[in-house]
Amino acid sequence: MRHIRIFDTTLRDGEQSPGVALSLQQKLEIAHGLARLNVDIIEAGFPVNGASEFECVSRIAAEVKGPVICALARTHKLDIERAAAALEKAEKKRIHVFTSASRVHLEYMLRKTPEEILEISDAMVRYARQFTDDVEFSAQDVMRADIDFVLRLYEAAINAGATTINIPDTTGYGTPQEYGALIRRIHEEVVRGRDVHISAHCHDDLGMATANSLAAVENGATQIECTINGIGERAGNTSLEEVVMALYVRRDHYKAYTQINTRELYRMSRMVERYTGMVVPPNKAIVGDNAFAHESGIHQDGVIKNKETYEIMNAELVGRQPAVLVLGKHSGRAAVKKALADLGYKLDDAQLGAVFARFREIVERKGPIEAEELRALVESESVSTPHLFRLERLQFFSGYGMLPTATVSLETPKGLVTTTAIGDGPVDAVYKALSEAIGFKPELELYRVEAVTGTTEALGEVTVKLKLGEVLATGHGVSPDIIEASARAYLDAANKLATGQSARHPKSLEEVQRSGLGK
Ligand SMILES: CC(=O)SCCNC(=O)CCNC(=O)[C@H](O)C(C)(C)COP(=O)(O)OP(=O)(O)OC[C@H]1O[C@@H](n2cnc3c(N)ncnc32)[C@H](O)[C@@H]1OP(=O)(O)O
Ligand SMILES: CC(C)C(=O)C(=O)O
Ligand SMILES: [Mg+2]
Repeated sequence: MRHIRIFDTTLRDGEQSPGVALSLQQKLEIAHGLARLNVDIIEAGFPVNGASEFECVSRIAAEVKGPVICALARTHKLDIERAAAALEKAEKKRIHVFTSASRVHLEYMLRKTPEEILEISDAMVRYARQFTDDVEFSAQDVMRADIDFVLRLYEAAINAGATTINIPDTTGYGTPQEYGALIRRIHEEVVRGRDVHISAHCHDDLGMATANSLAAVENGATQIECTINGIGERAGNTSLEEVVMALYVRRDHYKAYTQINTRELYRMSRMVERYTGMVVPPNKAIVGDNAFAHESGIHQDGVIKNKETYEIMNAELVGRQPAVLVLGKHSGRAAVKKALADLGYKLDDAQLGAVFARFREIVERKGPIEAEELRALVESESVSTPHLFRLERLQFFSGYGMLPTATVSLETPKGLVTTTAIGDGPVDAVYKALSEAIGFKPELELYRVEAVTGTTEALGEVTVKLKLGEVLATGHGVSPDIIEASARAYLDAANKLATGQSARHPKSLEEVQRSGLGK
């Protein structure tokens, strides 16, 4: 097994993400987090950029122990001197000197000939070696460069003292086959068994950064440059969590390992997301919200039976909570049954069928629900109470300066009954219409409404107590709409009164209607 060094450049290339500027405190916290993650090298910044960048690199160099601390420098003496000065207090320091390789960079950006670039690179690598014996050399845009020139440039850099040669696909242009083939040629024709690390530095413009970095490993690279969450210039860099977990999960294939403490990955991802303001998409591999979530019924059923059916790694391995089963539109009975069992409910098939029918109705209207909302649902009217009255339709009209009016249609033992009433508010109007439709008039002893999970998107849960003579019944109703939940709660209690399920004096519907009509 080969050791693949993880070179984290979140604080340098990652911070080059348009719009991102990290404070000294944030950079220090990220650097300490990277040390906990156990990365091999932290590229802390580009000191010639200015006083505050210089200060960040020096503080990281002085305070963060463990990884090699690296600073970037152009092929300019001043850049190298600023890098060396900023790294002065580091236990282990690396200067990363870079030039360019492609014709378009040389001709238009640097305005130098290939021969001049060779000469300057040789001189600047030698200069950097005067400050440290750990010097990395890069030539930007190798994938659009002339291959013979690339090989000569890296040969010159090694001869000048570079101990790591980094091969940047600066514009994310290469395919895995092409990038892998280039790394192989550099390995065989330039490094030729010398004690020099080959490093992959890939950008994600075509979404191939991770694939390209792994192709590099297959072809002789022993270092990967990457960032947390894959942030960086334009479409970003290779994502650290992706390459680390790919190397771990497919160690059978790559025959390589990193020394990353994978249980810190999720924490780091959240920290970088918070500080940079670059939101991680839900479907992002390893760290996205959905990376370990299952909503489809078939997947959920498989995962309940054996999670290996749809999971190639444990969420805990990357520092996350165990995989979750999202209760949504695509869920099946297995997931709902499992969620209910986790909540302590054991339902028979008929009860499960009733809960599942209401569950489907709700998730189609409102989207996924949480376990607590499922609990509210199961405790609501649908499950345990025999239904004499079932809500078929509900319409209400209310507003400031308006007369609250409600129309309800109930399925009753006498068939469909539709009634309309006016009330002091929409719930009052609904309750008057309901009592008209059920044929008796209980008193409302208690009315309570709550948002199950405390947000405006939560299911509304209504609890009522209805009293008919001496008999009390409690009802629960749940719905994304609190007026509907109120109607359901009322009917739940009314059904209990009418079917003798209430606390005292079981009565038949006829008795209830005879004794308690109140009209
Ligand atoms: C692919 C990468 O990620 S490369 C790193 C990119 N990162 C950054 O640029 C962030 C930090 N950059 C900075 O703070 C500034 O750009 C500085 C301090 C480096 C330079 O600032 P300025 O002097 O104002 O120059 P400016 O940014 O306008 O232009 C860049 C100059 O560097 C030169 N340059 C670019 N790359 C290199 C290199 N590898 N070696 C030598 N010179 C280089 C350019 O040719 C240009 O020179 P010119 O002004 O003579 O035309
Ligand atoms: C500085 C170099 C290594 C770079 O970031 C790139 O070429 O993408
Ligand atoms: Mg880069």
